[in-house]
Amino acid sequence: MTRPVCVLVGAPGAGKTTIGEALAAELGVEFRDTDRDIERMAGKPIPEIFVDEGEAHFRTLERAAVAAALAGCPGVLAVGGGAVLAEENRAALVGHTVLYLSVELTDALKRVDLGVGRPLLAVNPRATLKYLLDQRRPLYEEVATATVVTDGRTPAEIVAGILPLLRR
Ligand SMILES: Nc1ncnc2c1ncn2[C@@H]1O[C@H](COP(=O)(O)OP(=O)(O)OP(=O)(O)O)[C@@H](O)[C@H]1O
Ligand SMILES: O=C(O)C1=C[C@@H](O)[C@@H](O)[C@H](O)C1
Ligand SMILES: [Mg+2]
Repeated sequence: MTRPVCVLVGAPGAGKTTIGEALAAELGVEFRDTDRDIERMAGKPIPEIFVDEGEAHFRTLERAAVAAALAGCPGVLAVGGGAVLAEENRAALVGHTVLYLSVELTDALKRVDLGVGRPLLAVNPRATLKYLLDQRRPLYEEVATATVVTDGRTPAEIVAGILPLLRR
């Protein structure tokens, strides 16, 4: 069993993929993203999984992907924005170094590009994103061992802020 150096959680647009890739490069370790694992497993992009099989099926694939990645990723792991909704995933994160990349509505909206490629944000991205942020903030805080504010900060600044958290 190989544990991740850290696990990144946060809402769509928080920068999990962007920061995860940059952080992994800085540390010289692999980067893994459960969204990509699911797409590989399913053989199609996430929006197509939502359309063809529905969100419940996606969440089933996601629980399997989170469990597999937590046991087999020696690097930086990003989990999907909605992974914390499942009690099973929250329980699986206990004991790991979990960084909550926090973002508020204004910056998140700028980053998600009107929801393109994000099935949950396809209709009315502003209202949906506000709902998701309000619903999930307590769940991200519950699983996190540290919170990293991303609003108004560049990816390089965020990575520089994370490095000391990992040296403890
Ligand atoms: N700190 C930042 N400042 C400005 N732009 C950013 C920042 N972090 C990420 N971005 C940009 O925001 C967009 C979304 O970032 P990213 O895909 O990394 O988010 P995510 O958390 O992985 O989202 P999802 O949950 O949908 O996978 C990308 O275009 C990225 O370049
Ligand atoms: O916020 C969410 O529920 C999601 C976020 C993405 O990372 C993907 O996991 C998928 O689009 C669902
Ligand atoms: Mg991502």
